[in-house]
Amino acid sequence: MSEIHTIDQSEEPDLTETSEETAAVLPFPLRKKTQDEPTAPGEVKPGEWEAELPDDTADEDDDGVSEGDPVDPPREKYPPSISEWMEAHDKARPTVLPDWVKLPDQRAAVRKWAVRHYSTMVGYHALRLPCVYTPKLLAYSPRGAWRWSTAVGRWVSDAEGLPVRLAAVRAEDAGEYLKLSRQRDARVKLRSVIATVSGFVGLVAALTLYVIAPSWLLMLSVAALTSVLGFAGAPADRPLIDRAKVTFRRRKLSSDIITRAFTAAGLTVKDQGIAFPRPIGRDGDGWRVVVDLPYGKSFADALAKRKALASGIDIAATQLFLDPDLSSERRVSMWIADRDPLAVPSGRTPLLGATRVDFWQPFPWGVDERGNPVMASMLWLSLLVGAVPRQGKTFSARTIALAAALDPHVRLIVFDGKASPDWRAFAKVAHRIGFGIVPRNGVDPVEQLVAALMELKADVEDRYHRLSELPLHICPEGKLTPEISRDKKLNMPLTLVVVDEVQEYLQHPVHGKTVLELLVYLARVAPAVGVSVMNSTQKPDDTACPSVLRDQHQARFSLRVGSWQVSDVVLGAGSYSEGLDASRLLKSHKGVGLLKGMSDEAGIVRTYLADGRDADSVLTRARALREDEGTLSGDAAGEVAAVHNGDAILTDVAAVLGRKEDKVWSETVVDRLADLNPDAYGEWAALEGRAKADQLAAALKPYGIKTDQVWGKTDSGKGANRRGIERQHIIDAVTERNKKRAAK
Ligand SMILES: Nc1ncnc2c1ncn2[C@@H]1O[C@H](COP(=O)(O)OP(=O)(O)OP(=O)(O)O)[C@@H](O)[C@H]1O
Repeated sequence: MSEIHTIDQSEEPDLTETSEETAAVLPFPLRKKTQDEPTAPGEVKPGEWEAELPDDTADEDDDGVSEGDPVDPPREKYPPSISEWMEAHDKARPTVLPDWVKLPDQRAAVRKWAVRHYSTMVGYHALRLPCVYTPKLLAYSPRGAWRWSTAVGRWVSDAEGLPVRLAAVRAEDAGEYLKLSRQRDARVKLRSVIATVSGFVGLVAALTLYVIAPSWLLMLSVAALTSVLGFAGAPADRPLIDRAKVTFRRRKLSSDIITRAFTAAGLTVKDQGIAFPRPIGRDGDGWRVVVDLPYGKSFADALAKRKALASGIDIAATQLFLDPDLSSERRVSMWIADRDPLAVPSGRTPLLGATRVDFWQPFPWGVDERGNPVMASMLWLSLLVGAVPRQGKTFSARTIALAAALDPHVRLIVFDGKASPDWRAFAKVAHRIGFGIVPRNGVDPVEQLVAALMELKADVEDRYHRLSELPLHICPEGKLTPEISRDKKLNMPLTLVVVDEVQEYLQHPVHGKTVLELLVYLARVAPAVGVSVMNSTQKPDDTACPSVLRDQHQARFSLRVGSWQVSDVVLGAGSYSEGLDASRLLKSHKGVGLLKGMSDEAGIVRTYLADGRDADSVLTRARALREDEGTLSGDAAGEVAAVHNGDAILTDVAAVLGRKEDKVWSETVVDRLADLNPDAYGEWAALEGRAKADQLAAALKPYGIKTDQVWGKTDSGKGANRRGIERQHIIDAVTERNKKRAAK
């Protein structure tokens, strides 16, 4: 990341007073005006110092340069110093060895490319040898034999001399004809002898081979002869051997191609061109090109024309990566991949082979577009993961949680708003775990989440107090350390809170607000004491996942989203102008996303894959590890969290109210309660209409909730006024109760 230094005007040195030592620290060489120099009105007075700027145009008049003179001074006016001269020659000197020979990563890339290229070629031809080339050779060999024997016949009979002899006949030149005939007879005689002897030798060799040679030699000879005849008989327009159609295209890039692309994209004009501050060279599985745009054009302009540039280079847009260069706004660094690197799966997670992980250290999460490993760290931060469905949001978040699971000293709290099978196996290790938002078997998972987050909030506050009270030799900087976090007596383990599909909880009609407040608090305050929050959502918009929560996440990971605006919502405003746009990812880019805020560099991560079976095997190992270390706790250890049964009715009524139902008839609520928990509410549902309402009113009275007349529609569609409850009353009562619990 770059630091932008702003200069405080008030801190500028007072140049009018100083005349000696300060010159050494100023950015420009200073020169004192001599007394005899003419001083124009308003100019610096004699004795003052002025900065001699490198841009000579400021001193045009002084230097005698008049209007209309060329802007660039002629070279001979400013002879280069020896150091300039040497620097220019240093730049111009070609290197003895090309870069790819000297740099280990480029050497490795070339080696990889060569292996891939030649193994593909060999495989291609090896497959075609028996099923394409051999039948073709066999088919063409009779024609080859015919062509060969006619060629021999023409040679023996000196057929090439025939046109000349015929010309002598037509010219009735008897002398010439006799000379040519004699020459032909001599040739034919000699060639006939050679042909007969060769034929005889050939026949004897063939018979000898047939009689005494081992069968492999015979076969080899027949194959060789057939191949030769097959080649001779092959039609000239149809080559016998196909060219290997290698699936990847590797173009040699040249400055002409790049200039063409920039011109076609309208980023420069034909005569202006672009500058190449560095030679085009290989970089991993692609090309690195650095260009300087014409003055006035910026990186943002190039970014906006990315597709046009890709078209100009004649590659897919997914192969083109543009990075800004901090040295100049008009400098653009391009990486042009040989093929779409994001469609290449990064492979299975190395966690499968890991016996344990130290969550204090970065752990492998994936690779970037060039195949370099990307390490993740959840220390001191919260992470937001966003994407459209089925892009790998859960899998990528789960790989992080798996790393946490393999550190037996990390406490895991896992809630999945969708109740999918993806997180079930975490029950083996998770301190608190819950699935979905619908109560089952008398347990409301949303209540569970609220309870877990409250427990955590209390823990976080407690950690702040205790860390500041710990003796200096244990806690020298007032911060959590690996030793403190692993000390079971201190009970401050690193904690990872995972809330997948967080929007389901945030939109809960009753608990949504409480969940939001708790998550905002934890995402903002908890990372500093070792409690990291990882929320993922497929709906990052303000309604489903308000910005007050999103903004608390220091790190963001966006897999494919629908538009650059949504990408900015996940990654943070301004990400698009930095070149980060997750809407450019394709459907085929599963598990691939843009990561921002986890380290100084933002970029692409192709996350490693851990499917359900892999996750299960890692978690089985993680549980065994925790059992050995004695760190299994909470739900995974079978410790039942404090259950608040006293106000079950409040929880249950909250659970049966729909998201958009402001007022619901008491009878309807009782029927729904009976569906939710027939044992507890079955008898209420059996009561007649008015009695049902009375029963509910009596049950809710201790919480200050009254039932009122509520307008609604019966099943037949008619309007009616009956007793009912307002959702807001229930929300207020639940919030009040939660506050009391938290205070306790
Ligand atoms: N790193 C990866 N490499 C290859 N394929 C992956 C990777 N991550 C996920 N996938 C594939 O993408 C599919 C969808 O992944 P996942 O369930 O994580 O998506 P999701 O965004 O959470 O979807 P939903 O929102 O429906 O839960 C997986 O079944 C898997 O086949």
